[in-house]
Amino acid sequence: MGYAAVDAPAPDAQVRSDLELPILDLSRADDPEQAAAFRRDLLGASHEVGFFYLTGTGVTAAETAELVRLTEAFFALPLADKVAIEMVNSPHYRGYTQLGNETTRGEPDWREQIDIGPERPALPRSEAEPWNLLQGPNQWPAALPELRPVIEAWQAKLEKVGLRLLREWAEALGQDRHVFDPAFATDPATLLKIVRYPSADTLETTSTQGVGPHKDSGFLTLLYVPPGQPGLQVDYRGQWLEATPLEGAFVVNIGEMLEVATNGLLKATVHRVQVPDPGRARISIPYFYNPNLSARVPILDLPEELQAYATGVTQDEKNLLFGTYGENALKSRLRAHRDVTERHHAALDAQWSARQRQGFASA
Ligand SMILES: O=C(O)CCC(=O)C(=O)O
Ligand SMILES: [Fe+2]
Repeated sequence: MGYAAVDAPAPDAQVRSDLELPILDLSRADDPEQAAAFRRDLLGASHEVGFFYLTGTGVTAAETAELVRLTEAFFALPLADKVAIEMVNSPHYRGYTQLGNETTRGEPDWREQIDIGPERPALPRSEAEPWNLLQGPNQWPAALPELRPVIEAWQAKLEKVGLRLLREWAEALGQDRHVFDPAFATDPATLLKIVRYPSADTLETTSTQGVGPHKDSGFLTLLYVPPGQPGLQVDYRGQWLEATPLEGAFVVNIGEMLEVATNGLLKATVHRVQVPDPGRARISIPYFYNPNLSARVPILDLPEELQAYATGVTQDEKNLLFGTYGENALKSRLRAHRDVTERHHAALDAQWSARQRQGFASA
């Protein structure tokens, strides 16, 4: 969900499909004989590329197929049913975004989507904690009532997978297994999107930007994409690596909070999605496992043998990383959804821009 304006591979960077992301099987963590090896593999994969495939999550093919079916059904609705829940109506950045209405690095993203968080009432507005505005009710499509229970079940399942993975990471990093738990214990600000990228021949643009190069702003992302729908590319040493979807697997990537927590040992990797080829619209379902809005990231005291790899957080002046999750998320939301920001949060946006210009980071 973070749409950070970041340095990315050069415009003419090579796209490689000959290298594959590592595949990790989470069920190995349940087997006392294999758990330590799993954690070593996890650390290796997340330090080297910052992206990997995850199998063995317990999410079934039937659950996935049902969510994919409903996602397709939502996007097939008449535009009027979709814009009835447009995000611009929500000060909490929830609801439907039309094609081209989200921006990354100031350019439109050629995708449509719904943003859905945990269903909670709006928080009182606070000057000290302006990110409270990110909590509030969702907008559900009246024309597709079956969507809500299926999404809520998906969120509940992936929340468990996210926590499990964070605990394995904690242990792999020589920490107490539960070091990250407090940040997620009350009201984690998770976010789910259902997304559709129309194919190039249906767009009135020659842009290839499905979503522009960015990092995700939370701890980790669990992304489902149906097999046969390429387009996601991952920055690997200045080239773009194709993250081709794999049957039965999630694509997992590291967000900015894990980069901050590990002083850069784990890197939030830049990625983008290309507009699909003619005739091949693509859908995707990213789930962002984010902590409580007011949680401060615990900065880990890493064991000596890992410290050498913890080379510092990337503080790009166009994309500062903040140590309070809500602040880091608000930065991304203000920037990516300009229509919502201008309608509901113009004053905050002006303050924010001044602050960003001064390069002031609380991280
Ligand atoms: O659609 C995808 O494959 C990835 C989307 C993404 O990176 C995001 O929404 O943050
Ligand atoms: Fe992303």
